Amino acid sequence: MTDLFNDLPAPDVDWYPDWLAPAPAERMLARLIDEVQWRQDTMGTPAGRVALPRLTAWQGEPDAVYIYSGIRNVPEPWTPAVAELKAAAEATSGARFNSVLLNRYRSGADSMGWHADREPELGRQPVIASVSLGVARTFDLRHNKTGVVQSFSLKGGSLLVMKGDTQAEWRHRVPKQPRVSGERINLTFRWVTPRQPG
Ligand SMILES: O=C(O)CCC(=O)C(=O)O
Ligand SMILES: [Fe+2]
Repeated sequence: MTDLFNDLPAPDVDWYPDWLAPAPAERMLARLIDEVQWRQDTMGTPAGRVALPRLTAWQGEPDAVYIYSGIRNVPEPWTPAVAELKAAAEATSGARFNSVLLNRYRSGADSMGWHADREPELGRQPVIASVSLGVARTFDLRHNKTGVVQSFSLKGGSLLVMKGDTQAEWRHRVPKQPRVSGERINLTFRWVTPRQPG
């Protein structure tokens, strides 16, 4: 989207900084740490396989299969706290979700590099609801064509809904912040088009 008056590009997002009150957000963080089966995944690099700088989990409907780096990922079933957040994110965004990627940043040393969520199974203009719990971390969105960066402080209890051309026209990241010691969990709820068998 382009603003008529300053013609700086702006991402198509809805921002709810105080989506959850502090006490429920704290309880939700503790429940997720406890109930989710957190995994230490690796990624292939020219130098071999290296650990991702964060823990991850993938939950959703059994048919929400995600092909990632040639691997067919079947989600784990919804756990109770995640299912509650999914229902709340659907109510606020007006969209439906059949899967969620969970990322657990153990400290400011954990991070996620520049990327867009534009796998074919997400469709052309995906609605992605991003729920944050725990310490605030910087979230940068960078416009592909102009390099314009818009930064958010994704604090605990906030919801950022990305939609429209946000994935097509922007990349995003969670940079390392060495002075941050606390933990953060982020959930990105998505709709994955179920694959036809074969
Ligand atoms: O942790 C975040 O805020 C971003 C997570 C993200 O970009 C993703 O799961 O694709
Ligand atoms: Fe992402």
